[in-house]
Parts: sequence; structure tokens; C-alpha cells
Amino acid sequence: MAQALVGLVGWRGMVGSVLMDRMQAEGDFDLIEPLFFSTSNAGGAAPAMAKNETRLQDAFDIEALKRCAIIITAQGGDYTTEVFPKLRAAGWNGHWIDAASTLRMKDDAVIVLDPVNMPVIKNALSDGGKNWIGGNCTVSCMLMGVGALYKAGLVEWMSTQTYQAASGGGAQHMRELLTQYGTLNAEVKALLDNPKSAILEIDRKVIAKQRSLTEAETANFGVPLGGSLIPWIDKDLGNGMSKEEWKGMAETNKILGQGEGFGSPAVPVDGFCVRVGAMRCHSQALTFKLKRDVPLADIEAMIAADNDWVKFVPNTREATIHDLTPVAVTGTMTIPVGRVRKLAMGPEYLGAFTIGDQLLWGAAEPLRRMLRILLGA
Ligand SMILES: NC(=O)C1=CN([C@@H]2O[C@H](COP(=O)(O)OP(=O)(O)OC[C@H]3O[C@@H](n4cnc5c(N)ncnc54)[C@H](OP(=O)(O)O)[C@@H]3O)[C@@H](O)[C@H]2O)C=CC1
Ligand SMILES: N[C@@H](CC(=O)OP(=O)(O)O)C(=O)O
Repeated sequence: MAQALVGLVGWRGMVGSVLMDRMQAEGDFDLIEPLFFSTSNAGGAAPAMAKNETRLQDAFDIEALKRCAIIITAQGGDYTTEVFPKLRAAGWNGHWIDAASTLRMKDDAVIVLDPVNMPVIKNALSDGGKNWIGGNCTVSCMLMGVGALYKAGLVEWMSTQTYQAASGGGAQHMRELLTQYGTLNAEVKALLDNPKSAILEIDRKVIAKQRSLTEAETANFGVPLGGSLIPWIDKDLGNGMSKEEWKGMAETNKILGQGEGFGSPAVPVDGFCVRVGAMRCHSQALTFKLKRDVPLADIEAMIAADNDWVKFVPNTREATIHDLTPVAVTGTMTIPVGRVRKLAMGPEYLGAFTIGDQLLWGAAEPLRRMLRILLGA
């Protein structure tokens, strides 16, 4: 039987490259006939994973896209906004798998995170669903870690305080962060090399340099991030909330198939989203109000048993500083959850800390897993 023709758009970008690596590592290309698209180099050579179709197709060519049974895109929201409606209007009835946020909250779209919401995905599939969208990276990584508490119906509300990496803004943001670190280091290198130099002199020079970075040096974040932080991510919704913060409640509930549109109450999720100088791991401190007092050991066991990727980190200094950091997690599929303890506010109040690679579980992995679900593999 002929293999399904799967269109790949955005495969050479940062998210797309991580997706390609994961698809190769898991043998996904053995199951499909890939058709590679480009917005900038139609007619050029497709990457080595191509089989019969070795030339890049034009990613804006609706007729070429219509040939595909499934399209996976990590090209970005502008591309989705431009192409998806035209493709559907042209009668294309295939499956659209997308990393961008554009379609996430549409009624006919499912936010895919199958280790957490396989029942929601299966329901939508049996109802003829065709639009499968990856979730916000922070939300997906959080639910991979503590989804067990939601599945058990234990969460009355949750507050999140995030520590989000530069990669969430894109490749240029990562470069800008590292360039800033380099600039700051260069500013005080001579003083650092002299063990007798005064730390407050170093500090004075660093802050002076941070405050005088040029527009070019802060073009992506708008302000210095190296040696600082930015407590605002994504758009200003005008009600005191950032769009990234809004996604926390909206997407968590939609992923779980509850709240608006599902006929059940939404769990309140709120907090502050903060950009920090990490490279590609999003970290989050979580505060839960549970519906009842559950013994800590039961909670730990529930979290640890939820899926193959969650790793329970004992709440000790040693385990935490080694296993619960962006440096430990980057480039791995592991989602550590640690610092789990009852809080001083009462026995129903639980604290936890979790981390995920925002390019893996936060972006690429749910997409390739959805492809597998569609292929029945
Ligand atoms: N960054 C993130 O953390 C997350 C991003 N997303 C979604 O994924 C989308 C893509 O993000 P991201 O991968 O960071 O975007 P990139 O900018 O890395 O890639 C997007 C596209 O830019 C084009 N491009 C132009 N110049 C280059 C270059 N030098 N190297 C590689 N590609 C280039 C490519 O298209 P072409 O080959 O056609 O020229 C590529 O597919 C986002 O817009 C967002 O919707 C989702 C979750 C997380
Ligand atoms: N907003 C995220 C990255 C991202 O792409 O999110 P979304 O897929 O929800 O637009 C961040 O900056 O860390």
C-alpha cells in the first residue's frame, strides 16, 4: 500500500529542525512519503529524508499542498493565517498539524498533547476532527509534569510563576541573549582576571553597560535580558494580563477537555510569566489549591506514575540542584517535577517546580506524536 503523502512546512526553522531530528530518531520517515515545502526556495533540493519527491515545493501553492493527506507545519502563525483558510476553501479535507497558536482556540481544533489528553484526541477523531494544534510550550511542559493532578480531578486552582527561556522568542532571541552575556563579560574581563579587584566596581560597570546597550544589541527583547529578567511575555491584552498568562488558563482547560465549550467548569489558572536568561528550557513554580487534603506520598506516587517522561525529583537540595535545572533538562525528553511539598497556608496547598525543553515537549514532540496517531502507528 502507498504510504501517506505528508507535507512538511517550516522544517528548516528552529522548531522544524528539532521536529526533523525527532522524526528521524523515532523512524517516522519510514512510515510516510514526505513532501518538503519552502516559502523561500521552491525548486531547491529537499533534505536527505526525501524519498521520491526530491525537490522543494512552493509552500504557497495550494494545488501542491492539496496533494497531501497530512500537512505538518512549524512555519509560524503568519503562514497559517495566510494559507490554511485558502486550503480549506479549496476543498482540502486532509489533516493539518500545526505548531503555531493561530488556530488553537478554534472550536474545530484540538490542542494535542496525547500523554495528557488522548481521550480528547480520540473523541475528536471519531467526530471527524482534522485540525491538530500544538499547545503553548509553557502549558504543554507543565501538563506533562503535573497532569496527573488534573486527571485525578484534584485541582481547585493553580497559580504559575514561570521562568521562560530565550528560545521561546525564536533563534534571534537566543543569539541576542548570548551576545549580551559576551558584551557584559568583555566589559569587566580585566577586573575579573584580577582577584583583588573590587566586586562593587565590577557591578557598577556591568549595570552601566546594561543600561547603555544599543538598540541593535536589544533589538529582539527590546531591553537587556542578560543579567536581568523581563516579567512580560507576548502581547499586552490591555487588562493587566499578558497573552502568555492568558494562555495558561485557556489552553490548560482546552487540552483537558473542560471549561468553556465542554459544558464543565474551567479550573482557574493564573500567575506571572517571566523571561529569564535560560536558553531553551521553560521552568515553572506552581502553587495548587487541591480540592482535598491528599497525603504527600500519594501525590508523589501519582505524579511519578503519570507518563514515561515525568521524573520525580526528591525534595532535597542535592537532588534539586542536580536534576531540576534547565542545564540538566535541555535536549532531553525528561520532564522533572520536584520541590513537591505542602505549603504553610494549609494541607490542601501544594507547591511544585517543573521544567521542560520548550522545543521538544513544548513544540515539536506533540506534533510528531499526532502524526503517528493519524497513521495508526
Ligand atoms: N520558537 C518557539 O519556541 C516556538 C515556536 N512555535 C511556532 O513555530 C513557529 C516557528 O518558530 P521557529 O522555528 O522558532 O522559527 P524560525 O524563524 O526558526 O523558522 C521559521 C521559518 O523561517 C524561514 N527561515 C528564514 N531564514 C532562516 C534561517 N536562517 N534558518 C532557518 N529558517 C529560516 C524558514 O522557512 P523557509 O524554509 O520556508 O524559508 C523557517 O521554516 C513560530 O512562529 C511559532 O508559531 C511554537 C512553539 C514554540
Ligand atoms: N510564547 C512562548 C513561545 C511560543 O511560541 O508560544 P506560542 O506557541 O503559544 O505562541 C514563549 O515566548 O516562550
